[in-house]
Amino acid sequence: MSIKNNILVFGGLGQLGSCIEKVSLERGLTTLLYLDEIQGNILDLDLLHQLFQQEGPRFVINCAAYTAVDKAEDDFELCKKINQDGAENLAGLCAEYNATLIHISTDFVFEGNLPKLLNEQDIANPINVYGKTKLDGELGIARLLDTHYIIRTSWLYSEFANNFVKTMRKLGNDHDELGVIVDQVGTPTYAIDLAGVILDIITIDNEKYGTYHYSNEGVTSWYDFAKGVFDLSRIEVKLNPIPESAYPTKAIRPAFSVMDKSKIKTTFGIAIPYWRDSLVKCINELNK
Ligand SMILES: NC(=O)C1=CN([C@@H]2O[C@H](COP(=O)(O)OP(=O)(O)OC[C@H]3O[C@@H](n4cnc5c(N)ncnc54)[C@H](OP(=O)(O)O)[C@@H]3O)[C@@H](O)[C@H]2O)C=CC1
Ligand SMILES: Cc1cn([C@H]2C[C@H](O)[C@@H](COP(=O)(O)OP(=O)(O)O[C@H]3O[C@@H](C)C(=O)[C@@H](O)[C@H]3O)O2)c(=O)[nH]c1=O
Repeated sequence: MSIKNNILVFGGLGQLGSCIEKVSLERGLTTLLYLDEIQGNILDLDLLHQLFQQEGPRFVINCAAYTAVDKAEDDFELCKKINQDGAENLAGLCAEYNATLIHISTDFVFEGNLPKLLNEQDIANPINVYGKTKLDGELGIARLLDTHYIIRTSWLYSEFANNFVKTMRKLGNDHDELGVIVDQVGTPTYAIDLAGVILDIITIDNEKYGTYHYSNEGVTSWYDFAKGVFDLSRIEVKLNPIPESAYPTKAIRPAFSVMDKSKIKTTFGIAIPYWRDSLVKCINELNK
């Protein structure tokens, strides 16, 4: 007889899934089941039915996503399948089996053309394929399931999987000079902090469903973020601030996507670390 897992984590081996596993272990939480793309393919409805029937989850955390922002521009169909259809599949299953869905979304649902803090009521208007499919996933969930939390976050990094911090440390070690964009502004988020908040929401379980913004505190540019990574990692590289026009990419990115976190702080009574304090923790982990 299998032990029932009351929390299913889809995309469980990705960056955020790995952070949830780390924080759960630290908190002594053991009833989570981490599913990879094969055991928990969110596009396979038969498999999902089997899983929900077998495990009877009380909560489902969806960390599964298509996250390659530039590649998505040439890969709309697959990106839409994973970010929209996959999210809708999980919402439908949660409705059928009375589970609560915690789904992760992104600051890239916003156009980000104004220097204004973005709150949950602001109109989303994505400017790239990734952001559009993530927004469509959110809308699908809201249509299919009342018992959902959608958490929009930004610029995730950690000691796990691929992310900007690890890319910068690698590039910094291989190059004498680098250019990083200074006119895209947002807030980095240590995925370990986000993992903690997801577990807090599950533990508090106050049924205040809906959409929430969560990132670390503060504001920075990709350039300043990279500068922080190099300083804290003691990597010597000549770092040049460049305009986005000097670093052409397939996908356009929001110029300003700093989110207002008042709602999540007051609803769940959480304190949010400043981005650079969390970066120090991550660099310490990476240096171990
Ligand atoms: N990374 C970031 O900077 C940000 C991420 N987010 C959101 O946070 C969430 C977590 O992101 P993060 O952990 O960084 O992303 P990762 O890319 O590290 O993890 C996503 C995981 O989803 C898996 N996956 C892909 N397709 C499927 C599928 N059909 N069924 C099941 N699993 C699948 C991937 O597997 P495989 O690798 O094998 O393909 C991967 O392990 C996502 O929703 C993302 O949109 C929001 C803001 C910023
Ligand atoms: C590698 C590199 C990137 N850049 C720029 C490009 C881009 O504008 C910015 C970040 O690049 P990345 O491709 O690492 O990050 P990107 O994949 O765009 O990050 C986004 O991912 C998705 C999943 C999200 O949801 C967003 O919140 C955000 O985190 O840095 C440079 O300027 N110089 C460089 O050498």
